[in-house]
Amino acid sequence: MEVKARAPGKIILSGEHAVVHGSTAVAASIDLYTYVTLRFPTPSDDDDNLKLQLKDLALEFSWPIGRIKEELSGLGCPDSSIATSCSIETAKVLAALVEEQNIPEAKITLASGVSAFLWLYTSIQGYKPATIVVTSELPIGSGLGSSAAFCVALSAALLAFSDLVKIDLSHQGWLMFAEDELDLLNKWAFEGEKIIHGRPSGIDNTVSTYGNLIKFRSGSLTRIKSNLPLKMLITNTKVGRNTKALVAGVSERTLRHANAMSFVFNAVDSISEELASIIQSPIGDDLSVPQKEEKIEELMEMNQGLLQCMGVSHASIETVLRTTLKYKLASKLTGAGGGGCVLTLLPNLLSGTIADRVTSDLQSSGFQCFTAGIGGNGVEIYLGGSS
Ligand SMILES: Nc1ncnc2c1ncn2[C@@H]1O[C@H](COP(=O)(O)OP(=O)(O)O)[C@@H](O)[C@H]1O
Ligand SMILES: C[C@@](O)(CCOP(=O)(O)O)CC(=O)O
Ligand SMILES: [Mg+2]
Repeated sequence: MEVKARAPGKIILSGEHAVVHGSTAVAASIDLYTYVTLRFPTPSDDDDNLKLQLKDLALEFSWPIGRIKEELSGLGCPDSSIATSCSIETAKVLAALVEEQNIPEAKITLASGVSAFLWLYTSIQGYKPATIVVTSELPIGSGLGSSAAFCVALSAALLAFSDLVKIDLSHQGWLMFAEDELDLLNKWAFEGEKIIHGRPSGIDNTVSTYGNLIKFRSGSLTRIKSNLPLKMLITNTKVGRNTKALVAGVSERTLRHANAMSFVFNAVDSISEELASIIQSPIGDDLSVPQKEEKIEELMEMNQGLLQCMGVSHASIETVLRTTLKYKLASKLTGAGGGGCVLTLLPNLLSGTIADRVTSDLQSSGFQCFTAGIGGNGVEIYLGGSS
């Protein structure tokens, strides 16, 4: 018995960080995925372990399932039909189970991801031995939502083999969940994100679950339809950072300067609302595509300025901004900042030569550039065989 799930990463067009404090943000899925395969052993395998293989990272973790049960079963019995938060007590037990696996120091940030895995697995599947294999096209810790894609793909694979979802076993190819199933899956993925991020807004798991383009505020989403073909250059500064620490830093600044920061968050809210309305405005209205793009560029620059106010820019991000400005192109960071990825709008009429020149200029500074399809499907599963 085997199921494979894939969940997309995301870009945030406007509103990261401020969305944690109640402002509106706009995000889109991208066609780079995290894949999770779940397989239960057959009796002849004679395997009583829960195994997690992180293929890209060449890491494998394994626990005798009886040991996990021994440690966790005294702490309550989670109900997979209701996404439940991991208690502080349980988090400590999970952290100890992860610590035993001796993750190499250089990869220690993965520990929170492995804890999230243990929480989601035991909450949804209980104490069954299984092998879970993870691969990803997303750079980890770069602002493209790898943590959320991991939690969403994992929740999808786990729920696919539960009584909570109905799956058409005769279906060929990638398969979507029903709307109410997606709602439960998204809630579970959010619980995983909480273990990794500390205080996530929920935007990343939501866009990875439902796909497309969304406007998100205080936990609720509005699907939006873009009438503007958006092309973004994504530049990975390759400067590593950790979302949890950056989100905590913004919260600390908010405690120190509550009044000033509330104006910053309100300004971001207005920027996101305006951005969403431009993207959705009908083709052939008062503004031409280039005029709309100019407005979007200005909003991106304003949002970037406010992200600097929040203290989440970085010297490498500033280098990308200066480089793209030489070509009159606007950029902003995406995700938590502090390094990671930067978005640059590539206007529809931009010549291929300029796009090539800005790309090679960025690459000569050691950055990695790529484009990705924006606004595709959210999480999907594939049953049986390879895909
Ligand atoms: N494929 C994966 N396997 C295991 N853990 C992962 C994977 N992808 C992400 N994670 C977890 O998410 C963390 C990175 O999340 P985060 O700092 O939010 O950055 P981002 O979501 O922008 O990539 C990793 O340190 C790890 O704990
Ligand atoms: C900074 C934030 O707005 C987005 C974080 O995205 P990422 O983990 O850097 O991909 C946090 C959140 O909304 O939960
Ligand atoms: Mg993340």
